[in-house]
Amino acid sequence: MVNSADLVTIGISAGLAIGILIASLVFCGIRWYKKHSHLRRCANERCSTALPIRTNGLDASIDSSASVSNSIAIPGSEFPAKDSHLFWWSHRHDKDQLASASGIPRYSYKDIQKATHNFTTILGQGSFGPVYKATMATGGVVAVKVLASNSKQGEKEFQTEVSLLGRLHHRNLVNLVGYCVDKGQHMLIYEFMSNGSLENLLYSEEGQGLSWEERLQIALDISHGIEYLHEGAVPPVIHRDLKSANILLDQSMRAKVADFGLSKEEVFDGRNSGLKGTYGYIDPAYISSNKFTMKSDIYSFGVIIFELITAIHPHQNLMEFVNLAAMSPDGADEILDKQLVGECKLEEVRTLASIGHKCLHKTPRKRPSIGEVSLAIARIKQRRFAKEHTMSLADSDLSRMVSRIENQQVELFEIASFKDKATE
Ligand SMILES: Nc1ncnc2c1ncn2[C@@H]1O[C@H](COP(=O)(O)OP(=O)(O)OP(=O)(O)O)[C@@H](O)[C@H]1O
Repeated sequence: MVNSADLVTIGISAGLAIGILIASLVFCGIRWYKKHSHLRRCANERCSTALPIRTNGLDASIDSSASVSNSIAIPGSEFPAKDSHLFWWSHRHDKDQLASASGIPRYSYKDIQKATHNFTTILGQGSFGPVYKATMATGGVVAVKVLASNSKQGEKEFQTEVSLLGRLHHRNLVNLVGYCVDKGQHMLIYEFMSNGSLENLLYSEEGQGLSWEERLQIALDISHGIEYLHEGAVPPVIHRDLKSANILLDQSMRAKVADFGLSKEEVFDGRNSGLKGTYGYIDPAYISSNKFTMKSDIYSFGVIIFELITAIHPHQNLMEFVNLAAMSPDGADEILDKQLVGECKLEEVRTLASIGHKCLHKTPRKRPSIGEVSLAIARIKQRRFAKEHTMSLADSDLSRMVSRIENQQVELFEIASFKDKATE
């Protein structure tokens, strides 16, 4: 028989068990609710920061949902591949680092100071300030552009570039992988381009001398980078300062366009003109109209095309050589870089030069669009491939014929020796 004391004990135990069960259900419910509402909030925030980027069928690696998926790929980058900057971001998250509105990770001054061995690894000096090579804690190698602290212009450009670059990624653009605003300093962190600038490769003593194939590929890479800016990005981006110093090359000698989103106050031309861009590359139509359009970028690209053909810097009267070349259909042969003489097909040089001349047309609207330029350069490569293919086909036909004749000769020889034996 169960006495009343036992009943009370059972009642209390059962009550306690039920109470514990209810409490844990309530606790789990609250946790579940909090977690889901946090995820919903994050998703909403991410949606609102992801701008639409039209890819136009271009070979762009941008993902408009990049900040959601954390999977932006920067092909050909020397930056750890799978992860890009967001890999760092996830690793630094616990350190209370902030991502900008565009999802670009932000680093502290201390991080950069360490990565650049206290700013001793200088790569060069640009008009915005020095650029340093940096090895980050994760092992990724990057280039850090420190904006001069006395530059008011730099501050504005900094804001422009961080928000713009967060949305622009392409294999032929030097991608922004981070930034730093700390201790009164502004820094932009880019993927590292180990082969330096096209200007350096074309004109400096240590430049190893680019082959024609490399130059053609570089021209195509640049045009694809600009094509993405002009025709892939929404809204379209005009570079405004295309020049060989702003074309950087990675470890595989693939070219990428740098410094887009940065603008300059004035050009050094002996007077304070208020024009933006770099002397030698500026569209003359822009100088007279003060209107900068995509066709002004096309003009600057035309100048770069002739730099690739001639290895003559625009500051060394390149345009005089270009005008000389324009006088006859084979005029480009006369201005060809000496290093390339006998090392390339003149027909290809002439075709590239004629594309360059079209880009330099004095009437902007008569210049081709960047899409047309890309197609025309790609065709030079396709034609060569088609020719090589037909030649190798012809070669294999010939070798098949030769081996057939050789076989027939062997057979005839055997018949003859058989006959000889029979008559003996
Ligand atoms: N991502 C990078 N990887 C490797 N080197 C770089 C990178 N960015 C810039 N550099 C190097 O740093 C130097 C300065 O570059 P920066 O872009 O600041 O100036 P610039 O383009 O030469 O001149 P300007 O600022 O007048 O356009 C150059 O020698 C350039 O090759």
